Amino acid sequence: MNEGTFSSPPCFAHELQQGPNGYEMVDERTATDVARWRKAERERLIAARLAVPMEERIATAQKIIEALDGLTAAYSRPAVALYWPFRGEPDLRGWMVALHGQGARVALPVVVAKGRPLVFREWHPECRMERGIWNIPVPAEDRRLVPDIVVSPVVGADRDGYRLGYGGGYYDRTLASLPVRPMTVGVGHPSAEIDTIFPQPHDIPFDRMILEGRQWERK
Ligand SMILES: Nc1nc2c(c(=O)[nH]1)N(C=O)[C@@H](CNc1ccc(C(=O)N[C@@H](CCC(=O)O)C(=O)O)cc1)CN2
Ligand SMILES: Nc1ncnc2c1ncn2[C@@H]1O[C@H](COP(=O)(O)OP(=O)(O)OP(=O)(O)O)[C@@H](O)[C@H]1O
Repeated sequence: MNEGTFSSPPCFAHELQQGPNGYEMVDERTATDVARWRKAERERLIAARLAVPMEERIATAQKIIEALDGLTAAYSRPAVALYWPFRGEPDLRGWMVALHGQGARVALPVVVAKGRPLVFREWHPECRMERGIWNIPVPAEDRRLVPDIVVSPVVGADRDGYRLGYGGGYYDRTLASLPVRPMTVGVGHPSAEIDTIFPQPHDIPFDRMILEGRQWERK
């Protein structure tokens, strides 16, 4: 046998990753560059959001609520996953109460383990809460539901519907694991709009983004 030659072509299977569109090539260096860029971009975007005065944040949340009202009106008693706001995310808790009052089921995301999909625990206005990951309050009782609509806070959002979050990959993993894809809505301050998140095979685009008055559907 010739030294330095191989009996078969080199195998690139290690560079393949299964994503929502099947197997795709992943270049390790590009993946590392994107991860680094995202880390810096998250820090920049979160700092920009925290610098927004409280009155402006309240006005933003109000506009988001108006848009969400329009979307949920098409559903009869939907199961809606929302979130308990922190780090300058739009506060939609007043709307959660109103939605519950209209007969919708409301749920909050819970991290059960790192690297696992989120679960959604049913929430109601008087429900007992406990502290979850990052001390974010979650319903104490583990009554799970499968959402028809997922409303998720964005750190960044691009015009193709891709969402940048806190870097845990939780929403992508969760959407990939659900048997039926819910309607997905990203919400945030207008400062969250970016040109691209440099989508990777695991990134799942959202159906709609609502950044205050600025709204778009996935292209
Ligand atoms: N209000 C609210 N609740 C939410 C979310 C959210 O975005 N907003 N989540 C949406 O997902 C989940 C929590 N998300 C998390 C995302 C990342 C990490 C985390 O540990 N991040 C690492 C950095 C990861 C990395 O860069 O590799 C860290 O900070 O050390 C924790 C929780 C569930 N609850
Ligand atoms: N379906 C998946 N299966 C396995 N790993 C995944 C999946 N989705 C995301 N990840 C991993 O999670 C990590 C973080 O992903 P990403 O940068 O997209 O997070 P994010 O969307 O900003 O976070 P979050 O959804 O928690 O707010 C990446 O290393 C990615 O490989």
